Amino acid sequence: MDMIKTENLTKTYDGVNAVDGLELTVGKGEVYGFIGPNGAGKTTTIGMMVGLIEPSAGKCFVRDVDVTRNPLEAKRITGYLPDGVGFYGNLTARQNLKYFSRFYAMKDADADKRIGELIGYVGLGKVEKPVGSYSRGMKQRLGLAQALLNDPEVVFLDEPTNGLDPQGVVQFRNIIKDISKQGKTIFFSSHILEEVRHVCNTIGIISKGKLIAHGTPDEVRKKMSKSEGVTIVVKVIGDMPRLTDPRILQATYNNGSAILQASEDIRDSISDELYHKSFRIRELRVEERSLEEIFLESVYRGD
Ligand SMILES: Nc1ncnc2c1ncn2[C@@H]1O[C@H](COP(=O)(O)OP(=O)(O)OP(=O)(O)O)[C@@H](O)[C@H]1O
Repeated sequence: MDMIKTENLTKTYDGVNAVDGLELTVGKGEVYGFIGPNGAGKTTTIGMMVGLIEPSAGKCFVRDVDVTRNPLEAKRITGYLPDGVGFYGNLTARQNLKYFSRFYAMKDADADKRIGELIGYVGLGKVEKPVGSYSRGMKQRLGLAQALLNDPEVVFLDEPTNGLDPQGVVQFRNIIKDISKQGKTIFFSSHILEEVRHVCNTIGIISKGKLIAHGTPDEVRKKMSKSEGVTIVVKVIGDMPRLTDPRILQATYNNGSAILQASEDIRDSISDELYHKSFRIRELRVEERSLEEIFLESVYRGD
C-alpha cells in the first residue's frame, strides 16, 4: 500500500518551479531518503506533503487522504519534524511536549503517558534541564519525540541530521531504524547521501525540483552509472598499447595500465584486442563508483 503518493506535484514561486511535476510513491514501512543539494526543493515538497504549502498544481496523498482537500485528516496521521525545529528554551522537554500535545486534543492522562514513553525512547528521560541548554542532537531527538506525539503512520523529517556530530547522527539513525520496525513510514530529507543510505531502503534524488533518480541505493547507483558510462581499469604485462574500440570515450594511459571511460562495459572486446596483440592481462575490471560520487557528479555537474 502506498503511504505517500504525489501526482505532478508542482510549486511555482515567481514564475520558477521550485518543485516541478514530482511523481513519487512511498510504500508502507519504507524509509525513503529524499536527497538533493540546497535549494533543490526538498523543504517545499515536504511543506506540501504535510499541508503547510499549497501546491500550484498536482496532488499529494498521505495514505489515501488528499492533503489539500482534507488537511485535518492528513495531519492526524502525519508527524513532522521541520528543519530547525523550535522549542521554548525555558521549559523542560516534558513541558514542551505537553504544550504541543494540546494541538492534538489528547486527554491529559494519555498525553502524560505518551510523553513519558517518548522522552525515554529518544534518550531524554533523565534530563530535567530546560531545552535552551540542550545540544543540537538533543533538540533533534526531542523534535522527533514531538513528531511522534500523535502516533502517526507517516513521519516527515526535514534534514534531521543536519549539524549533528557523528555520534548524534548514529543515535538518530538508530531511532529511525527502530521507528521503521514499528511499521511507520518515514520520509527523510538530506543533502548528504552518505547519511541516509544506511537507514533508507529507497532513495529519490531531487535536483532543481525534479526527481532525477529513484529506487534502492543499489538501483540508483546502477541507473545513474549507466547514463554516465562505465569506467574500466586495465593492466597488462609490459607497455600498455593504445586500444581501438570506438566505444572508448576517454582514456588515460600509464606505462602498463589504462583507465578508460567507455559508453558501456567493453571488457570482452578489450580482452580480445589485447590477446590478438599478444599482451597478457594482469587486471581488467569495471570500477564501481560510490553512490556519493555519482550523486555529486550528476547533481552538481554544470552548476
Ligand atoms: N516562499 C518562497 N518564496 C520564493 N521562493 C521560494 C520560497 N520558498 C522556497 N523558494 C525557492 O524554491 C527553491 C527550493 O527551495 P527549498 O527550500 O524547497 O529547497 P531545499 O532543497 O529544501 O533547500 P535547503 O536544503 O536549502 O532548505 C529555492 O530556489 C528557493 O529559493
